[in-house]
Amino acid sequence: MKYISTRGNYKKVNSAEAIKLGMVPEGGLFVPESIPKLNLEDLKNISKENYQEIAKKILSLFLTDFDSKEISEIVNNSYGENFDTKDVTPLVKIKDNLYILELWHGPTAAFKDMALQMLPHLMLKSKEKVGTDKTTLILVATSGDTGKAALEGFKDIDGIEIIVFFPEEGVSKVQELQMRTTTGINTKVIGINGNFDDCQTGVKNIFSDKILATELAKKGYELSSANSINWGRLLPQIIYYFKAYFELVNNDKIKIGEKVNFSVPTGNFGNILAGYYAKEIGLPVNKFICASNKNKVLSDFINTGEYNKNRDFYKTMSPSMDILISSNLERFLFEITGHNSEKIDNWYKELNKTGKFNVDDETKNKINKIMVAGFASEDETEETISKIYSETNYLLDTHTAVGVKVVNNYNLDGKTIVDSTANPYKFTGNVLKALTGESEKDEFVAIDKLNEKTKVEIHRAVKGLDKKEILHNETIRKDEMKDVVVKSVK
Ligand SMILES: N[C@@H](CCOP(=O)(O)O)C(=O)O
Repeated sequence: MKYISTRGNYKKVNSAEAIKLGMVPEGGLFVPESIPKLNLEDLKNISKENYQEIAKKILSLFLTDFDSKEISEIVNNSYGENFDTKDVTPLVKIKDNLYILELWHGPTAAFKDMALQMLPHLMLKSKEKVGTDKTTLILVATSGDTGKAALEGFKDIDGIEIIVFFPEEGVSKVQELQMRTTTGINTKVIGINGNFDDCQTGVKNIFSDKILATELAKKGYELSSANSINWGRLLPQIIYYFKAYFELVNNDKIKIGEKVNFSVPTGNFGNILAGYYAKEIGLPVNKFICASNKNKVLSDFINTGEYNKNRDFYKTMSPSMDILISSNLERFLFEITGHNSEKIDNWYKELNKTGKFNVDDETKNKINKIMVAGFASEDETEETISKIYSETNYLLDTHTAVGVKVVNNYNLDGKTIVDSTANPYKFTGNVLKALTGESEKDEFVAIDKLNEKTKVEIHRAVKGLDKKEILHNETIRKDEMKDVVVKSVK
């Protein structure tokens, strides 16, 4: 399996090279040249397997330059005691035809662990295969969840250093503390006076700075990414779509082959794209529901065909989705247009120039065949948390609530699985307010109050966080990001 650039501007590479590079140095993203297929018989054969075995099967389809022993080692090192349940991603029924896929049982309480507990292993093996002797400097832009998950995954790993940039005022208190208290001799966490898009654009500009790359190379460094622009971040996210589906089959909720829907709270478009790849491999999916918060650039795009980032940027109670430039949409459009890199190149040039682009009717119709989209306002998100708790006793976080709310806009055939992207204790103040109407200023008092009210166990990632030492307290302007990178290499 070879990987190609969405913009048609780079040579074909194997998966190890794509993962090591993170993104196409000339701009654009790596995608598999073709999507491997599994038929119903293949699905039946793996449906009874555990998470790890399903993971090995999916990885082996895409990492053809890795042998089965290497893949086994990577998977076994990624999903074990670091998850607090043997199921890895439990599926919980909350209503007739409505299921919650809990993706936050890893060390940092967000779905990002599903990939970032694996990416370090993939990265080390990829470096070995490509044969580089350089130190990898991983740059991460985060709106809250990726940052901590990447830090936790890469901390103290030999030959790798990591810098995380986050919007100083744009993440929850818990997310900020999770990052700022990270240990590890190779970690750096920097707050930016700006929003997530500033962080992500800054990182992408650094990646495409050829002069900087040469300077870094002289000092023995090369850059890579732990965001979902890296194929090694997306691939592990395909696995849980299969696992969730098989869970329904194995519990006699559906027959194998029956189609289900997935509702995905969406920001950078990586999670829903992983679902799309699962469908293309052969998972029986009826529709994906792309669920936005008040920053509804994606749901507007899917409904109108116009992507327009020229709009107000809102800080919401679901900060991980506060994004107006969604990186992985580019990969999706590349797939939907049948790998038309010319179209992609033009649309993204247009986006750079004017902040917007329009897709043609054929592309829009193709998107709408597999995807519907809607958004939840702040009030609707709160109401959903409160309603679901009072009706079912299930506690949603502010992102998952967006996914649940948007399901109700549609009357889709079949069962619907909502990706639960984070544990509610990462956003306690808002969750508590949704349940009780009380605005508790102190997040850690709020955590105790929520626990007292609901008896829902506090996630281990959050317990005692307020007692940990702050180890990273630097804040910079967005135009200083490159300086941080230059200074960080000795
Ligand atoms: N929601 C993300 C933003 C970055 O997304 P990624 O999937 O590209 O890493 C976050 O929590 O940081």
